[in-house]
Amino acid sequence: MSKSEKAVFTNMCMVYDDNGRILVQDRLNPNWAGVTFPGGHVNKEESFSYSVIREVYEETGLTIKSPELCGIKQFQTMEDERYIVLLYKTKAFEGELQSSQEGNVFWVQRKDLFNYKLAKDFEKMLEIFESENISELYYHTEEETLQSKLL
Ligand SMILES: Nc1nc2c([nH]c(=O)n2[C@H]2C[C@H](O)[C@@H](COP(=O)(O)OP(=O)(O)OP(=O)(O)O)O2)c(=O)[nH]1
Repeated sequence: MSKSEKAVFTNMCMVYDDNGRILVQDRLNPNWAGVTFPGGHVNKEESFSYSVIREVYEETGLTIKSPELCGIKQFQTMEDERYIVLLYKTKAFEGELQSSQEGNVFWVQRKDLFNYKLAKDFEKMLEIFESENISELYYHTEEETLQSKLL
């Protein structure tokens, strides 16, 4: 059996501050709409750390520093590629908030997050960002139905 496989690499970042606020994006893409964390695709041969710094800058105008890798989300695409979302967080950033064409970005108090129409999986990714013991959101098919597990 082949030891290589096709994969798509992406990232997401929870930018937060000492005042209990979390930076979110209201995504316009109808395939995966709603309020979520900024992020996007890793470019060919780009470092993973640099890719998340670049994506956060492109989507929020903020330059983040020292993104900490907290875990991954993964599922299999319709084209049978392994879709990997590397999940980072940081509270070190500078610059002016600026939204992009991908969606409006704004700060929300942690306690108010659930008043928004959140994108699918938001809650599970939040759990990974906030937990010491959970580092993977894993999708798999069991008896022909898609199941997800936090590991
Ligand atoms: N398409 C899709 N994206 C997801 C899912 N779950 C999830 O965390 N993501 C994240 C990973 C990336 O941060 C982002 C990819 O979204 P996208 O395909 O619209 O790409 P994008 O425009 O944001 O990326 P880019 O072109 O700026 O690089 O969404 C999902 O189920 N489907």
